[in-house]
Amino acid sequence: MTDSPTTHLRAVPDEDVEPVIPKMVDNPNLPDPKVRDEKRKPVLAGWLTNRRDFAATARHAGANLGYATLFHGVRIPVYAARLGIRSPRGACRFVASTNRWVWDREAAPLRDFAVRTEDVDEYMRLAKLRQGRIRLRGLVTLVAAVFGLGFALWLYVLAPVYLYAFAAGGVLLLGLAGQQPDAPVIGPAVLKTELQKMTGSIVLRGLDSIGNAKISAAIKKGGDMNGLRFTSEIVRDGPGYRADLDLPYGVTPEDIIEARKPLASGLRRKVGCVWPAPDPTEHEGRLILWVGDKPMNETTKPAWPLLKSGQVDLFKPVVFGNDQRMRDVSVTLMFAAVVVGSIPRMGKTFLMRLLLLIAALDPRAELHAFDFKGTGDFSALEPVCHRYRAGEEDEDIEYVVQALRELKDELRRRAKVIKSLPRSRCPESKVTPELASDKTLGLHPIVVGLDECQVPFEHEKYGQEIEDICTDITKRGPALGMVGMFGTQRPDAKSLPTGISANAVLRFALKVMGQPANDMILGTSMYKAGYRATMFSRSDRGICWMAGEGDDPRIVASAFVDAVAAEQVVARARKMRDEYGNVTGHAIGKGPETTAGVDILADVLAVIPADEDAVWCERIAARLTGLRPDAYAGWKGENVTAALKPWGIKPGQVWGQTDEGEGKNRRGIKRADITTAITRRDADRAAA
Ligand SMILES: Nc1ncnc2c1ncn2[C@@H]1O[C@H](COP(=O)(O)OP(=O)(O)OP(=O)(O)O)[C@@H](O)[C@H]1O
Repeated sequence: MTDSPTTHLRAVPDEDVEPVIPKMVDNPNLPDPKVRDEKRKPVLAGWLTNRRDFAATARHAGANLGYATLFHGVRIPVYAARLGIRSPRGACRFVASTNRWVWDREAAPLRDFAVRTEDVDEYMRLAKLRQGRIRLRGLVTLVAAVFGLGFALWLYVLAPVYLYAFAAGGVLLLGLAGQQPDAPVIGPAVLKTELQKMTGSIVLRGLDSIGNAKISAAIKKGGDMNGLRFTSEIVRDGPGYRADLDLPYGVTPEDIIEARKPLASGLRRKVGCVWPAPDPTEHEGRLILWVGDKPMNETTKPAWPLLKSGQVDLFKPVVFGNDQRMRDVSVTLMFAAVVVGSIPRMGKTFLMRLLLLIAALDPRAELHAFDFKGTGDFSALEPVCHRYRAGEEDEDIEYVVQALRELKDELRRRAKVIKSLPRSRCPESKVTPELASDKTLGLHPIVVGLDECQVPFEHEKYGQEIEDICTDITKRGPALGMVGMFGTQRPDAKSLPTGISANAVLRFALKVMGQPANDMILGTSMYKAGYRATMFSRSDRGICWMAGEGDDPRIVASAFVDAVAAEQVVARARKMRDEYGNVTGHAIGKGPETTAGVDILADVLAVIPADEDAVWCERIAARLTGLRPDAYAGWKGENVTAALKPWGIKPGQVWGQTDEGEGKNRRGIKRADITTAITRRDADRAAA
């Protein structure tokens, strides 16, 4: 009979197998690595050594002091009246306690005890002591009363005003003594809500509550707890607490980051306060848990350091925001293409404008700002823009296409210039700070910002061309000194073509609604890796995940610079540019090449004869069409308004007569405004 298959699979009898001799793996002679990592604790507390923290602490204390002074200052009459009312009770208390003191009442229980226990010796000793005390205290009281009375009489005779002042002071003091302990006359001006101090057990409670089996098991075991241990004591770090700990074997900081909400619940804090992060200088199991006193969006951000002063070198990192601990966070715009995305109203445009302001503060940089929302969010930048447009009408798109075509040619020219340079000047075939500063080469930084970039990308006629040029700017631009910035409130494949989303270097994700949008902005698998812009709440405006600067993405609260502040920064930037000699294009009233042949100001002036003070816009449009049908065919009144807007010319109500001879008020342009704009433009051009 043949063996059944199971026979072949039968287990080998034990006697056929060599017994397994356990090997010792821990060799007692294994040498020690002799590497010791020592970390010195700072001599002084962090806020004492950091200028900004020190200033913030001093400012906070000063502001509280000032407020308290004002608060109590206005209440002085009320306090005085209340203390006056309480002074009789205070006087009674004073007399009663002086009486107790003079007659040594505090030792009465001891004397009673000696009487009750019939301890004669002790009683005699206490009685003697009392006698001496009463004599001394009585004398002190008598002397004080006599001198007090004498002093009062002396004051009454020589300086009665002082007597009243002393009396008033005495009444107030008696009033203080007469206060009820639960109803003090002078209360605190600043009410402080005490936050719970972070302790080790609170941290462990928080970690235990995230539902990670390894962590919970480790905490249950106690002791060294499967590798779970605090590596240093919990300290104050900026406006919050910091705990450094090793997680149980196999658990990574990402596991904790994913569970921020339950962790916050376990710590009894708002989720915006709780920021777990890995420690890039340590192993993969090290967690830095930073717990802020307030959520990030409620913490007062330091002012943007470049708001009032300072110049930018786009090749170097520039501060643009703060992390959770309110430490500065910088961004390096050169050699990058930038993508900014979020749902509407989260601060995308503000962030793009901030980045454009940074570029404006480098006087070498050429700025192209296009706002397709059309609300003029970038209008503060007009005085420093080489190309600027706000709007999504066909004429706006045509302007942008023309500007982008110029950039396409510029990319080609730059590539040739770089190719022609010797290796010694251009070792890495890319623009260097020195090359950018050499005006003869024309390799200065060019920064192009397109807000709501989905609008031009989806344009029927020019969409593909715009996308191709923008993709080229994203891919080749960084090496050739061109920075493309693309902002969208609809981060999908159509709004943000793959050529751009895949090649962008710097990525800023404000709040988004789902994984696809998150990964479209931050990069593939970022959501899975724990970098989730979905975790932001709607009040986290201006807060984003930033990827591309440093090894790992980080959370940044971008500096808040509103339109008014932006105008001030731009005024400073314009001054720098005037000095450097870089005010070009839109800033001096020049548009892209297509409109170069058409001088709208000159043409409008040509159709308003000197004897007419003002003409209706619709009439100007009709006359322009007659003047140059090829350039102005189909123009209406609003085209005239839009074309003159960049020159600061606004239409006003103008009285005129219709063709039927009826008198009417309609929107029109004054001839004087045109002549003024031409004079200003010519002066600017001459200066440039
Ligand atoms: N860094 C910031 N810090 C605090 N608040 C900010 C910040 N940036 C923007 N905000 C607030 O968020 C609001 C919306 O900003 P913004 O207009 O930039 O949003 P958006 O995402 O561009 O919206 P939309 O997509 O509708 O254009 C602003 O009015 C401003 O008050």
